[in-house]
Amino acid sequence: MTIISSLIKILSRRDHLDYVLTVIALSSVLWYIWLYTKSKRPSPPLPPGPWGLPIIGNLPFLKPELHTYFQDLAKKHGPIFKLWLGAKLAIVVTSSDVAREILKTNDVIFANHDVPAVALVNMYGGIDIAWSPYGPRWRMLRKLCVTRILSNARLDLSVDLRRRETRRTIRYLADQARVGSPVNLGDQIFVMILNVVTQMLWGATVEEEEREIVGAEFSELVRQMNDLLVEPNISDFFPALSRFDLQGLAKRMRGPAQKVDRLFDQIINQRLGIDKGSEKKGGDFLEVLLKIKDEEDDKTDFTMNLVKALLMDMVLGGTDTSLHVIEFAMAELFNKPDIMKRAQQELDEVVGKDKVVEESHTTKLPYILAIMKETLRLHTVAPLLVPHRPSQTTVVSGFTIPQDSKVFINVWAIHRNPNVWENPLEFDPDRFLDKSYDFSGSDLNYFPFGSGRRLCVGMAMGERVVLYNIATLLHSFDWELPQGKRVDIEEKFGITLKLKNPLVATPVLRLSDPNLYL
Ligand code: HEM
Repeated sequence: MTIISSLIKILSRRDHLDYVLTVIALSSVLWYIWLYTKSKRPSPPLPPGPWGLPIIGNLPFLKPELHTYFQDLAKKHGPIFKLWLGAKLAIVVTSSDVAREILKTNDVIFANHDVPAVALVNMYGGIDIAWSPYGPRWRMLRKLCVTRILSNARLDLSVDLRRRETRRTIRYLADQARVGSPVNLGDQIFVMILNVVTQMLWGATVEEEEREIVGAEFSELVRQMNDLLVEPNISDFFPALSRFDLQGLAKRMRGPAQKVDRLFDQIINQRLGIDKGSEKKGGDFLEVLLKIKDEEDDKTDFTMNLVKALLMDMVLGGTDTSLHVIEFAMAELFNKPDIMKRAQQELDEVVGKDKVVEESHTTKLPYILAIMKETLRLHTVAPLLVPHRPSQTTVVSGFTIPQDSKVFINVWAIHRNPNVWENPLEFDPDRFLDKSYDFSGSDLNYFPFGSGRRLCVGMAMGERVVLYNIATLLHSFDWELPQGKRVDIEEKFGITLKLKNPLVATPVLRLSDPNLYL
């Protein structure tokens, strides 16, 4: 009260009033000068990048093969550059140093994935692992997957489920070999891997005779969903418009998503019936997931939709990746008979020609492992990882990366850096024999499964499935190409990188005992 009354007193005297007004005016001017210089103080700029058009930015100039297009742009604009994809700012990283700053130094900030609008439709609103934001729920799901579903101990329990499907394909290929018929190996590998993955998910649940029908229906639905996921979508470029679904992609996704959901319901009901009614043995992922659901339901809201979203993650994350690695590896070996021979020699020494390959052999096959690593280097099947999304604005390599931008890490191009890899375009498994590179993502010159918090959760399963199946295909057969032909190893960009042309070859039996093909 005394302060206010003395102020009134001061202001009521004319000479003091002039003085006070001058002070206020001066301080205001100084305040504005300070604000102005502060706003002009150079905060780190956005990364450089090619010019774009108003509103649509660089969208009209994108090329379908994004990984090679980005590699070319990096030569001009440097290891970190920007593109405007409509209203969305994309940042593209093409060096291991910058990738390290993002995936190691600032990995918590960059631990979200950028979720495509249509993925919300087939992934139950994005509650699964791949699309969940980094936070307690993602951590809980990840821990459950790593410790209880995709752990080595759990994978050991499902060896027979995987073996059964691989042997079934070998039987079919042996029949073709006996009549000298060429096969579309890509198609065979696709069916084999889809069956291997779905076997592990619910193989002990679905009856033998139903399995083929469920498998065929499922593979068609997976293909439709993958096609929709890679279509350029206005909803992603202008998120404010996503609720209008201008191209109708979300609506189109609803069809296959609902069908898969019904298939899941059918399979889950079958499993619940089995548990109640019979003594039938389980061992598949579905059984574990339902057990976890029972335990976690009260604590963490582990709904049936979450069970289905996790099944979907494993089908979509585990099928295309593994099958394309096997396909690229076989294509490379068809063109390099000396490498194929060396691999077969290793198999003959470790397995012998009088037995079939078992998963347990794969830890003793360093050359086959080197073939897998080299395939993942040269034909990195997730060439741009899954785009990451920073949760806050961050400075990386002297540039500002705004919150919520879409960060592509061009690991495909990093794997072909001539300063790190000698003759980078050459397929040469020998470079991995010294074991200096593994799949853990600790070295940012080689990280085909990603690195940091979002490292692939199915890595152990991917490694087993790929090694076992490459080894089995090479051990069981020699492969003949049509006279004088070489395989055209052209890549096609998509959610996963795949071989552009069909992989056709004729299998020739290698093992003398016909019983080994039964
Ligand atoms: C050779 C086979 C595979 C390769 C090369 C591969 C590669 C990758 C890559 C690069 C990522 C993204 C990493 C990132 O965003 O930084 C990823 C994530 C993921 N992968 Fe794989 N993967 C393979 C097999 C599998 C398998 C077999 C499964 C499941 C059964 C699987 C499930 C997932 C899931 C759920 C994620 C998301 C993880 C998260 O967001 O936390 N992957 N994978």
